[in-house]
Amino acid sequence: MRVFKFGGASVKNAPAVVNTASIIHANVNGPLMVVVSAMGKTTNALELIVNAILSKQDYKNELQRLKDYHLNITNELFKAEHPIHKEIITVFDSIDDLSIKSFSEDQLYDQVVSLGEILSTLIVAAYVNQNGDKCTWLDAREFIKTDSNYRESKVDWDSSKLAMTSINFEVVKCYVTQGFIGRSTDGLTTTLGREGSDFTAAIFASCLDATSVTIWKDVPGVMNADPKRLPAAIVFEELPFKEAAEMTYYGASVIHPKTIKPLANAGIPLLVKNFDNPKLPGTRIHECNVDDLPPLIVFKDNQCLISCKVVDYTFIDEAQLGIIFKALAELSIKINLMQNSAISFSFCVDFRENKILKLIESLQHHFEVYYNTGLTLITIKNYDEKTFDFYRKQKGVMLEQSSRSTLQVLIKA
Ligand SMILES: Nc1ncnc2c1ncn2[C@@H]1O[C@H](COP(=O)(O)OP(=O)(O)O)[C@@H](O)[C@H]1O
Ligand SMILES: N[C@@H](CC(=O)OP(=O)(O)O)C(=O)O
Repeated sequence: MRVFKFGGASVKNAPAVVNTASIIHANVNGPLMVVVSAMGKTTNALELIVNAILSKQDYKNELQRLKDYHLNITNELFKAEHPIHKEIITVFDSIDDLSIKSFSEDQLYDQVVSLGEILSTLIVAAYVNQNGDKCTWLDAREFIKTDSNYRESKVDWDSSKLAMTSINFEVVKCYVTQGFIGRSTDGLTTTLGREGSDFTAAIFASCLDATSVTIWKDVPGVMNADPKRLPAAIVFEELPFKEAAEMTYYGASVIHPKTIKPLANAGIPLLVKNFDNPKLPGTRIHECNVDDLPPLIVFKDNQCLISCKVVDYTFIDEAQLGIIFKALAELSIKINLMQNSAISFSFCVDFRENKILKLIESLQHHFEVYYNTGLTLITIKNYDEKTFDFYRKQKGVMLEQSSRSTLQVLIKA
C-alpha cells in the first residue's frame, strides 16, 4: 500500500486538479491512500475569516471570495447538474453556524480552517470518479485521533492505528482523504499545525504499514537549497533520513519537520516528486549513506533576535537561564539559535508577534530585554571553504555560530 500527498499548489486551480487526477489515474489500481491539502492559499484565507469572526468584523466578503474561488473550479470541472456544487455551498454555509457557536478561539480556528481540506478532497474525489477511476472519499477525522490542544494537536498513535484497522483496501483500492486535520476525544475537529499535511501522510503510512510515501511538489525533488532563493540549486537523487530531518529542523519548507520521524522509525521511504513531470526520478529519502553531500543551504525568514541582559552585573548562570527557558516552554517557543556572554543571553526565534510580545513582557521582569525583528537565519550544513567564507561575509550579520559541519548566520537583510 502506498500513500500519495498533494499540497495546495497541486490543486490550486482546475488544470491542477486535472493534473493531480491524471497522476492518481496512473496509480489508481492501488492500494493507494491519497492525502490532499486545501486548494492554493485557502488556509490563509480561512485564517483571515476566523480572525474577522473573533474580532467581530465583517467576514462575508472574504467568505464570498473563497466560495467563488472554489465554485469557479467546480464550474470548470463539472456539469451544472453535478451534486458537487451544492456540496461545496453547504460547506461554506456551515461557517455561519460555526461563527455563532460558543467555542474557544482555538476551537473555532480548527472548526473553520479545517474546512479547506474538506472542500479540496470533495472536489478531487468527485473529479477522480468523474474521470472514470474509482476512489472513495474518506473522513480523516475518523482515523487521526488527537488530544484537545487545538491548532497544534498531538496525535494519539495507538487510537489512530486502532481506528485504521477498519480501512479495507480489499474492498476499496483508492481513498482520497484530508491532510492537516484530526479529531479530539471531545469530538471536535482539530488541526495538526500549519503545513501539517505531509505529516498526515506519514501518520497514515506508519499506521497502515505503507511501502512508501510520495509527496508531489512543484519542484523536481529535494534540492540543496530552495530554488526560489538559489536558482542554481541541485536535486538530490537520494538523501538519508537523518539529513532530511536536519534540513527540515533548520527550516527547509519543502517537507514538514514532523514527517520524517514516523517514516524513519518504520523504515518507510519518502519520495519527493514533481507533479508537473511525474516521470522525473525525484528524491528518495531513506536509510542510506551518501558520500560527499554538497553544502545544503536553508533560509529561514521572519526571525527575531532577543537579548536578555542582567541588570546588576551578575553573570549569566543556570538560575537565569532557567527563567528564560521556563518562559519559552510556557509559550511553546522553540529556539533556533542561541549564544551567551558573561552578562547577556541572546537567542533567535520565529517571530509570531502575539507570543513574542508576551515572552518579552515576561522576561522584562528579570532582565533588560532588547530585540530585533525582520531577520533571516541562514544555515549551511556540510559547508565547504567557499560557502563558509561567502555566508560569513554577508552584509548585516548579527549573530554567527559554527560547528565542524554547520554554519549559522543571522542577518538583517
Ligand atoms: N531544499 C529545498 N528543495 C526544494 N524545494 C524547497 C527547498 N526548500 C524550500 N523549498 C520550497 O518548497 C516549496 C514546496 O513546498 P510547499 O510550498 O510547502 O508545497 P505544498 O504546499 O504544495 O506541499 C518549493 O516551491 C520550494 O520553493
Ligand atoms: N492547508 C494546510 C496544510 C498543509 O499542509 O498545506 P500544504 O500541503 O499546501 O503546505 C496549510 O496550509 O497549512
